[in-house]
Amino acid sequence: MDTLELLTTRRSNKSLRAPAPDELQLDSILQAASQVPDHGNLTPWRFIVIQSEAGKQRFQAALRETAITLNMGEKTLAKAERVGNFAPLTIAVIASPKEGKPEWEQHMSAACAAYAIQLAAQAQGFDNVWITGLWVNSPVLQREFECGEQEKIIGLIMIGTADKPNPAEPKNTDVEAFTTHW
Ligand SMILES: Cc1cc2nc3c(=O)[nH]c(=O)nc-3n(C[C@H](O)[C@H](O)[C@H](O)COP(=O)(O)O)c2cc1C
Repeated sequence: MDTLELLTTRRSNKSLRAPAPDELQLDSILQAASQVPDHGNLTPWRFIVIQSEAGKQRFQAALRETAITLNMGEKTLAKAERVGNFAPLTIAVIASPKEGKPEWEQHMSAACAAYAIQLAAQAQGFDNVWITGLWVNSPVLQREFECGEQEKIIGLIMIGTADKPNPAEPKNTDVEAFTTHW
């Protein structure tokens, strides 16, 4: 798939299974994530790659603990189980602002990194979805990811092989609806 086709047809998919990207493919994904625009070269992001059995269990336990300790009820507990089993690979993207440039700019760089992860996964044939939900504000996940005060979990990028072909069509958005030409 050429680059423009990737950019103009990308869609998310929540129906994911193994296999996940292998080590080489994962390395390309993380390389792509680290090439995004970054004012001042501050590297204002960190990634937690969750792919080992132990890692997935730890992730699932943190989601479960979030639902239980915050008293979120049975429905959220069931959701925690689903999210924990969602994909064979999860990359948590943490915005990690440094001194030197406005925080909002650094958050946007981190968001670009998250999107680059999606694109690089898709380019290698892996479907994916960016989720946040209530999980990104979970003190339990923040503790497990060792987030500092300035840091913010901005996304859980779930990656795998499409379980079902993605039914979503390209959007063919009417770009003129939000574009002004000068
Ligand atoms: C910052 C951010 C957070 C998101 N959080 C969620 C989420 O928690 N749950 C969800 O179902 N979709 C979430 N989405 C939306 C999906 O990732 C996806 O973009 C959406 O379902 C539309 O599909 P598309 O990417 O194929 O257009 C989020 C997107 C962004 C950019």
